[in-house]
Amino acid sequence: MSVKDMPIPLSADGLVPLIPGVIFQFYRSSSGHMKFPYLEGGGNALGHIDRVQLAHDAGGLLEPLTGSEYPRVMSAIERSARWMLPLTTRFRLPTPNAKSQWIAVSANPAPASDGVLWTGMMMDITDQVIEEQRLRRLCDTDALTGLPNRRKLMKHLSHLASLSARHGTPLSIMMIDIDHFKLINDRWGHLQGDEVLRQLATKMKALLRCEDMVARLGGEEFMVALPLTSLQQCHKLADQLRKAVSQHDFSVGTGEVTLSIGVTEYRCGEPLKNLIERTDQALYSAKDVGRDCVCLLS
Ligand SMILES: Nc1nc2c(ncn2[C@@H]2O[C@H](COP(=O)(O)OP(=O)(O)OP(=O)(O)O)[C@@H](O)[C@H]2O)c(=O)[nH]1
Repeated sequence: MSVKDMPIPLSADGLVPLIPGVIFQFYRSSSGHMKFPYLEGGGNALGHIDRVQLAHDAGGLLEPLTGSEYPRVMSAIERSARWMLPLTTRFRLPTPNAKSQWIAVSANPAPASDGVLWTGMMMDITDQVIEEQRLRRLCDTDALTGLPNRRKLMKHLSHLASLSARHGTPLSIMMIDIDHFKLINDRWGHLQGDEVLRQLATKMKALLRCEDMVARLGGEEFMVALPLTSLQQCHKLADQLRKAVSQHDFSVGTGEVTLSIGVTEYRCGEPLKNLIERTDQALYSAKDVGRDCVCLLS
């Protein structure tokens, strides 16, 4: 059918059921009661929600929100009402088939009798959110080992450092470098070198606690962020890790893969750049004193 042959709806009412989303009016009274006096449209958004019920009480849409979704949406509504600013948010809506649906909301508030009335639209953006999550995972992951990469580690470390500064809890880091990795590549080939990196990543994750983040910084260099861990504890753990690796056969012969490890503890308020530089120095000291050892910088 060509565009000119398509039936033209006579009014906006005819168009509404055809749009891939819902348009709505949402009302909140000064006592806090919420409802959708108008809610129409097509697409997947709110497909499983009883729209007739929503006309009397918005609970059918808001109450199923779980975790941090409910307070986040409620505070977006509150902010919009207080400052008469557009309401723009997204939320994850559980569905009966155990999958979640992501809904984007955009609405303009206006004062109404004894409350606020928003007029806007909601759309199902689940596919878009899944794609965003996939891209974020790709951006944060080292493709060879599947470990978090430098970017992800630095974000995480900055979060851990602020928690450590706020609560006065210890935070330590290890910088780990494989000794003479070039020789392993030269002797066994680059693909086997890759396999060593993969196996080492698995081994380190198995030996450390799940709250410790092991990341690949690049090449044969790794870093571990250990929250709630003092310098002495971290030193002990690093030495256990070093020993376990030196006694393991990574398919290139036992004792062929050894690690040099530098260890430091975060000083409250210190810029992360300093912390990394100090850990780097500790690692260089470990290389200097002969490799296959742990050096700490207090
Ligand atoms: N197989 C493999 N090798 C890599 C990868 N990234 C870096 N390398 C190699 O790692 C080697 C690192 O060599 P160097 O920086 O000289 O360090 P090293 O031989 O480990 O010596 P020290 O660190 O001084 O003990 C180089 O040969 C790089 O080509 C990778 O993804 N896979």
